[in-house]
Amino acid sequence: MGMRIGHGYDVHAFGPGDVITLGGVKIAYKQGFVAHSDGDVLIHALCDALLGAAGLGDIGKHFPDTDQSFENIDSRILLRHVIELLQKSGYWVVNADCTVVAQAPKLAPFIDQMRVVLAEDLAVTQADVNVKATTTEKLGFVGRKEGVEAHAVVLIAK
Ligand SMILES: Nc1ccn([C@@H]2O[C@H](COP(=O)(O)O)[C@@H](O)[C@H]2O)c(=O)n1
Ligand SMILES: C[C@@]1(CO)OP(=O)(O)OP(=O)(O)OC[C@H]1O
Repeated sequence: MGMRIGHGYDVHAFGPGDVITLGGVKIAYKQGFVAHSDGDVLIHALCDALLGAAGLGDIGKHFPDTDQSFENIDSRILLRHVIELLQKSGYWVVNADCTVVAQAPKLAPFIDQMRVVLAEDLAVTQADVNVKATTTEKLGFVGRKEGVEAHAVVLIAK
């Protein structure tokens, strides 16, 4: 069995709005994300990890932010497309581990919902998708609540 590992990282700044989408879950907040898509930084990191593991480049290569068709797009559509690309290459996802770095809002109440959503799109069980949250103890741009970053590591096999 051929196994490959991939890593993804993304950042989105807070901006106008009253809801953020993370891991496909809509969370009421005093701001939104600045992005061409829905700004789901967690799903973007996951897409990059999956594409990286398969040697297929990155999210910007497959879904350029100059393409109007991706404007305000639900990032779950992008994730499912990435999974289809991997499946065409004979890969399936073994597991994924993700970290959202956010000073606010408090994400713990939403983590289980994110795992349900992501497991569905990745075609794995919830036990195979872990999502963690951490602050930066008020340090840096995350600590100043200017934006959110996400990291993802995935293992794929064929
Ligand atoms: N946006 C966040 C950040 C963190 N959490 C939870 O709080 C725990 C402690 O975070 P520290 O940064 O102080 O280590 C963390 O383990 C998460 O469970 C959160 O819910 N939302
Ligand atoms: C998702 C895409 C495409 O809508 O746009 P953004 O939402 O701006 O996200 P980013 O992670 O900066 O880059 C990938 C993009 O091409």
